[in-house]
Parts: sequence; structure tokens; C-alpha cells
Amino acid sequence: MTRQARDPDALRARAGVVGDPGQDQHFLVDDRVLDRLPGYLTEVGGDTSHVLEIGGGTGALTDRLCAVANSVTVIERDARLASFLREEFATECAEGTLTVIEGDALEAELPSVTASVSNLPYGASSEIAFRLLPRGVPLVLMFQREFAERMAAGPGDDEYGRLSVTANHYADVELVETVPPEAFDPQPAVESAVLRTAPREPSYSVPDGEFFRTFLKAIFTQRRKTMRNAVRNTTHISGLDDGDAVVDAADEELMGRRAGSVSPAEFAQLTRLAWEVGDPDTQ
Ligand SMILES: C[S@@+](CC[C@H](N)C(=O)[O-])C[C@H]1O[C@@H](n2cnc3c(N)ncnc32)[C@H](O)[C@@H]1O
Repeated sequence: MTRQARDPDALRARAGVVGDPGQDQHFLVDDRVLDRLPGYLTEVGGDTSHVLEIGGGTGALTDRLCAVANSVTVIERDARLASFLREEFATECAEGTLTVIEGDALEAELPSVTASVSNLPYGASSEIAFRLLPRGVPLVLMFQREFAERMAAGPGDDEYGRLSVTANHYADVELVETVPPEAFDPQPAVESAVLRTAPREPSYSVPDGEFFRTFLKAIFTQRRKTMRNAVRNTTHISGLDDGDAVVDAADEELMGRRAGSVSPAEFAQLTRLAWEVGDPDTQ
């Protein structure tokens, strides 16, 4: 017998809640989008042994995940929603195929999972994404569209920046679908988009992860300047004691370009050089 998916409107009615945008509560109500989300994981052979959902809401996505995964863990901050999920999915909870954790995904200890599929709370999406990315599992995550485009951008794209380089450090990132506000209730003010990430080791190494991130942040504050000027003008941010030494030692062609065309591997190489000759504060 084919399993009937729970209706998102009926779920919200049973939960008796109206989403509060102030709490990042925009519930997915479009069945077609809900049905596609787990598919973005399974169509590439993603491991569904244990799937994490951040922000279960009234359970419309939880329901679809339970249909494809051996087990699901949901972290939901709102106590009313966490308790509704336990009631609504009492059978799955009793069988041990669903665990509902009431807590803040920024602070809660994350279980060891094989993947995450989540419609993220947008107010914390960046922090949550960068908690999940280092775990090295495939992710299917809904973000605000503009943020998703920045994460998925490559060198030469208008949206390419610090976020793209940092995300690319952990995974190949692909934008698989844009989603209009009408797919949610209440509707968010902006469009959304779904990203799929495929984890992999970076093709380069950096001497110090924190310095790499600080250096990127510094350089991209001057993205319209040449790399030469960006390195020199941002030592107060990067903490480099000797920006000139970095510029002198670096490849001249690279120094004449702008940050938006510099690949993650080139940034990593320059970071190594800056670490060696620029005398950063952190060393
Ligand atoms: C965009 S809604 C998604 C709800 C549901 N998954 C859906 O697709 O309809 C985000 C959910 O995350 C919850 N939430 C907000 N901030 C959170 C946080 N820091 N940690 C865990 N859950 C959070 C909200 O209460 C809300 O239920």
C-alpha cells in the first residue's frame, strides 16, 4: 500500500499554531516542494540511515523524511511545536525511528547523522550551515535565495565572495531549486532556494583555518580593488604585520586581479604565503 503523505494544512490545523515570522516560522505548504526535498538527497545516493532536520515546525517535512529514512532526528526550538511533533508522530517516536529534541540548533549537541534535509530558520541559517558543513555529510538545505546564490557562486560570478570560498572548502555546492514565497505560510518577504552539498576534502591545505577565514574577510571588504591594494589596505582586519612583504612575495599576475576572480585554491596559496612572510598577529 502506498503511504499517504500528511497534508501540511491539516498538520498546521492540528498543531493549532500560526507561524511567527519573528521566530523564523515559515512553514512549507507546497506539497510538490515538500515531496522534492528528500529526493534531492536520494537521487544522488545520499545515505538515509539517519537524517537530521533542523526546525521541524509542524512536521510536513519530517513526515516526508520519515518515509525515506531509517531514522530521523529533529531539533526544534519552539516548545509547543516540539511537543506537537512528539504527539503527531507518537508511533515513529515509540518505534525509535524519530527523535524530537527540543532545543536551539546553534547550541544543542548535534547527533552523528548521515545527512541533513532542512528548511532552515533564516535568522540563523549561516551559523547552522557552518555547523553542519564540517561534519562531512550531504546536506539539502533551504535558504534565502540571495544567501544560497552567494554560497553556490564560483570565481567570476557576481555573488562570489567569502561565503562561497568558505562553503567550497567543505563541499561542492549546487543550487537545485528556487522557491517562491507562496510555497510558505506565513510567506517570507524574499524568495528562497534549495542548496545541495556534496562533502569532499579540499584540494588544498591552509596553515590555520581561523587565519584563512579572517584573511578572506579582509580581502573581500575591498573586492573592487586589486588584490595588491586589498592585501595592503586591510592589514587592520587580517592582522598582518607586513602586508607589503606578502604583496612582494606573491605572484604579480594574481596581485593585479580582483578578489572576485581568485579561486579558493589561489586564496589558500596566498594565505600560506601571508602566514609565512606577513607576520600575522595570530602566529
Ligand atoms: C522555516 S521553519 C521550517 C518548519 C518546517 N520544517 C517546514 O518546512 O514547514 C523553521 C523552524 O525552525 C524553528 N527554529 C527557529 N530557530 C531555531 C533554532 N535556532 N534552532 C532550532 N529550531 C529553530 C522554528 O520554530 C520553525 O519551526
